[in-house]
Amino acid sequence: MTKIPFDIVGFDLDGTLLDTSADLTAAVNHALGTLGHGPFPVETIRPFIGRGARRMLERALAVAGVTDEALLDALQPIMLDHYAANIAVHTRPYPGLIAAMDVLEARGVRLAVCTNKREYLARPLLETLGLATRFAAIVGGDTLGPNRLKPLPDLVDEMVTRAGGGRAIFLGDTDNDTIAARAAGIPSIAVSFGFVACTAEELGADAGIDHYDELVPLLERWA
Ligand SMILES: O=C(O)COP(=O)(O)O
Ligand SMILES: [Mg+2]
Repeated sequence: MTKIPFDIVGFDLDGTLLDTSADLTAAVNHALGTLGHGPFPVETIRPFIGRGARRMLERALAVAGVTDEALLDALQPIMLDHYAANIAVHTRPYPGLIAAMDVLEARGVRLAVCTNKREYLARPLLETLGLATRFAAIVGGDTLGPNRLKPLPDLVDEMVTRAGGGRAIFLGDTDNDTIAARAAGIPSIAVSFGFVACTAEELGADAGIDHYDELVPLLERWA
């Protein structure tokens, strides 16, 4: 059996492990609805996901023609409360993910999550889908306090440490993920099925996959 040359395979959450776009869009629309705006289709909100919930809401508000910091502050908890209460209505793992996780685990690779989604939301979401216990570490946007989000390397470093250290690689769907991985000194793989329409090359990733079936063979080939 070909060896997988990594101790840890880390995953971004939104747009990488799980398609969260419909439930996040519903939460944004709930918040905008209190102002009489929207609802927006998922296609409008999807590219705004990945730089934290606040940034997603800010960009949605901008589309609605609203640029008001105080309003953004007021709407954020309304959006997050709605999201917390409806966190896995439509959210599902991407095709092939569970099978790929099964193989990696069987080969002794530790799995981990590093997301800009707040940990207090990421953890129950992964628990609801029965996945939380499969990760050696789950770190999120509130794990290290404010202003430590990807693309800074801090959360990726924390994920590697909490997952027990060793040689790691990180999968993500945005340049946020590839920049953070590079800054943390580890290689990255871009998934093409996530929330931005960019190639792996455009995202600055070391490689790309179009489906989780490609992950294990890619890791086996890794130099
Ligand atoms: O921005 C978010 O809330 C989540 O983003 P991520 O899981 O893609 O890091
Ligand atoms: Mg993402």
